[in-house]
Amino acid sequence: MKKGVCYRCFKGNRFMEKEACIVCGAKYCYDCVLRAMGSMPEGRKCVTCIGFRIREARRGMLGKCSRLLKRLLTDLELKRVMNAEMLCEVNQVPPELVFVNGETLSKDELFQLRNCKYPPKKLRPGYYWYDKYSGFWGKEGQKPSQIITSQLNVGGHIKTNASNGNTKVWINSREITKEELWMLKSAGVHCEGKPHLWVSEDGTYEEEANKKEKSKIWDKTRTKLVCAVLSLPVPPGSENPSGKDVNGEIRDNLAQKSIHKFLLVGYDKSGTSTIYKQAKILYGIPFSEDERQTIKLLIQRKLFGYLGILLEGREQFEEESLLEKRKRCVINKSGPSGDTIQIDDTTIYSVGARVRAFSDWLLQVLLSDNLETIFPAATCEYAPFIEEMWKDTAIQATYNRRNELQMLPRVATYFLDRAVEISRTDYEPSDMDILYADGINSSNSLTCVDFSFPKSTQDDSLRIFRYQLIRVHPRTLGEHCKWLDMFEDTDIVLFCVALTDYDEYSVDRNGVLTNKMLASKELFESIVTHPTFENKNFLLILNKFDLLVEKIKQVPLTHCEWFRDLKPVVSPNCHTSTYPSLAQRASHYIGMKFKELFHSLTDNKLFVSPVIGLENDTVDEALRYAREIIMREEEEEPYLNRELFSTDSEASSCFLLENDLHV
Ligand SMILES: Nc1nc2c(ncn2[C@@H]2O[C@H](COP(=O)(O)OP(=O)(O)OP(=O)(O)O)[C@@H](O)[C@H]2O)c(=O)[nH]1
Ligand SMILES: [Mg+2]
Repeated sequence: MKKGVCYRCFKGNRFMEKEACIVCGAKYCYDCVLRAMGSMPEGRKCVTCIGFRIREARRGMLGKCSRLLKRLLTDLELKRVMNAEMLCEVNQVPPELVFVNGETLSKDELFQLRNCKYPPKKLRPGYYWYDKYSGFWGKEGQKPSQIITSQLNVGGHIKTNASNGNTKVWINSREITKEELWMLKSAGVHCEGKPHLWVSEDGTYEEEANKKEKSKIWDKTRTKLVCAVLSLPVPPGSENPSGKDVNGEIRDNLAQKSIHKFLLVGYDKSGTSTIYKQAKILYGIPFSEDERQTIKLLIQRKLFGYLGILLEGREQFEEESLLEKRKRCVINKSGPSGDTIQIDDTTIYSVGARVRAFSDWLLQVLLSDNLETIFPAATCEYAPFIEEMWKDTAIQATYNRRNELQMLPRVATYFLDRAVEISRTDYEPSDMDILYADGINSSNSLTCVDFSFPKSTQDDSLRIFRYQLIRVHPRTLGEHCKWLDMFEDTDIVLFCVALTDYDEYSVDRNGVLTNKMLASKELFESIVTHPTFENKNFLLILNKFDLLVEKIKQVPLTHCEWFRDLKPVVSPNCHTSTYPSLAQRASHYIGMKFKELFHSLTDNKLFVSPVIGLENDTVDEALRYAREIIMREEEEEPYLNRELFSTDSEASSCFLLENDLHV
C-alpha cells in the first residue's frame, strides 16, 4: 500500500487528515471512518479490532478526540465514544503488566488502585514501587513521583532498594534518594546517624529509635518549594498539592522531566529578583494573588517611607527659608531708610495644622521603625490624608526639589508620582510596579517559575521546550554553598553581578566591611568550584549597566583592588562612531576579569551577557542566550555566535583609554 493513503479507499496522501485505530493503527479518511469503525462501542477501533487490547504506545491518546471526529459526530455522540474509549474494560491497562513492589497485580488490585481517592497518574504497564504507609509511589529505581492514597492492599512488600537510594537514611524501610534527603533537611528533619524514619500519609514523622512524634514534613512553604524545584511530590490535598501550582507557578511534576533548568544566583542586591520578575512579565506568567498582595503592601510601605523623606525635606527647606527671610529682614531693618518691614511667618514650605500633624505622626512612626506594624491598617486610615498632603503646595514645592534629598532613592519618583493612587486601599499594582518594587515575596530566598519562550519568526526549531528559572539567594545556600547540591540537575547557572558594585561596600557575616565586587567574586568562586557544578555551563550576567554609565564618569574602576591591574592602552581608532563608550569598555573589562578567573578555576569558557534588569529586551536576550548555550550542547547545532565579549584579552584591552578610566 502506498504510504499515507487511507487504509480503506487507498486514496489521499500523508497530509490528508485521518483517524487512526487505537489497536492496529490503521488510518482512515473522513469518508471512510464510520464505515471502518462503525458505532465505536470501544472507541476508535476498526470493527475487526473490537474486543482487542489497545496498542500501549497509544494510551496517551485515549479520550483525546481529533478534529476530524469532531466534524463527523454530534457533540453527544462524540462524548459517548470518548467515554467508552477511556472507560471500557478491554481498553484498561492489563493488570498482569503492572508490577508493584515486584509483584504483578490482580484484576481486583488494579481496580483498587485505579479507583482510590488519589490514584497514580497516567498509569501504564511497567514496574513501580509503593510505600503503603506514606502513599509514596514511583517507578522502580527512581525517586517518588507522586503520593497516592495510602494503605492500599496492592503488590508485594516494598524493598529497601526500591528507589535506588544510597543516602543511609530510610523512610518506612526504603533507603531514600538524594533529593528526598535534601527535602527532609529543608524541613528541618535531623538526618544524621543513619536514621530510620516512619512517615505517615499526612507527613507526620517519627524516628524508629525515638518514637516521639515530630511535626509534619510538608508544613513549611519552603519545603513545598524545595519539592517543586526537585520534582518531588507533596501529599495530595495539602495546601499546594503536587501537580498543581506551587506559588502559582510549578506545573505538573511529571512534565518536569523534559524541563531545562536555569539557576539564577548572585550577591546581595545584584538584581536577581528583578531579572526573575522581568522573566515572568516577559513570558506571560502572571503573578499569583499572594505575590500581588505582598508586593502591594510592600509598595505602600515604601511609599510611606518616601513620603517621610519628603516631609523631612520640607521641614529642612522651611527652616532654611525662614532663616533666609530673617536674614533679609535684618538687612532691611539696618538699611538706609530704617523702615521696619512686616515679616510674613509663612513661607512656601510651611503647611497647615492637619498636614503638620500627619507629618509629625509619620515621622514618629518612621523614626521608631514601626512602619511594618501599622500596615495594612494604615492604608485605610491615612489614604485621605495622603491625598490632602500631596495637594499641598509646600509638599509639591519640596517634591520639585527632590534631587536635593539624598535619602530619596531614584526609584521613589516612579512611585511618588502616583502617591495618591498607590496609597488607596483599592490600589492594584501593575506589572511595572511589581518590577520596580524591591522584593518578590516574604520568602525571598527561593523562587521558581516555569516558562517557555514565545515562538519568534527567527526560531527555526519547531520544538517547544519548557524552562524553569530558579532564583536562589546566597543566604539560602548556606556556608560554603553547601546546599548547592540541591540544584544538581541545573542546565546552566546564571551568575548575576551588579556592575556598580566596584565602589560599594557591605558588611559581611563576620562584621567586616567588604567591597561588594570582591564579595561577588568570592561567591562566584565558591559556586564555580563546587563539585556539584563541575563542567556546568555558566553565563555571567553583568547587570545595572545603566547605572554604570553614570558611575564610571565619577569613580574609576581601579577603586576596586581587583581591577588595579587595568592597563589602559590608547586605541588608535578611538574617535570613530563604532568606538564603544566608557561604560561599555568598563563592563567589557569586568567581563574579562571574570572570564579569566573562570578559566583559571575550571579550564572552561565563561559566557557573558550585559543586562539592564529593568529593561525587558536585555533580560530576554540574556535568557535566550542561555537557551542557545544549552541547545548547542544538546543538539550540537551550528552555534550562533552572539557572544558579546571577545575571549581574546589582548585584543580587548586596547579599547581602554587612559583618561577615560581615571587611572
Ligand atoms: N537602574 C537599575 N536598577 C536595577 C537594575 N537591576 C536591579 N535594579 C535595582 O537594584 C535593586 C536590587 O535589585 P534586586 O533585584 O532586588 O536584587 P536581588 O539580587 O534580589 O538582591 P536581594 O534584594 O539582596 O535579594 C532594586 O532596587 C532594583 O530595582 C538595573 O539593571 N538598573
Ligand atoms: Mg531584592
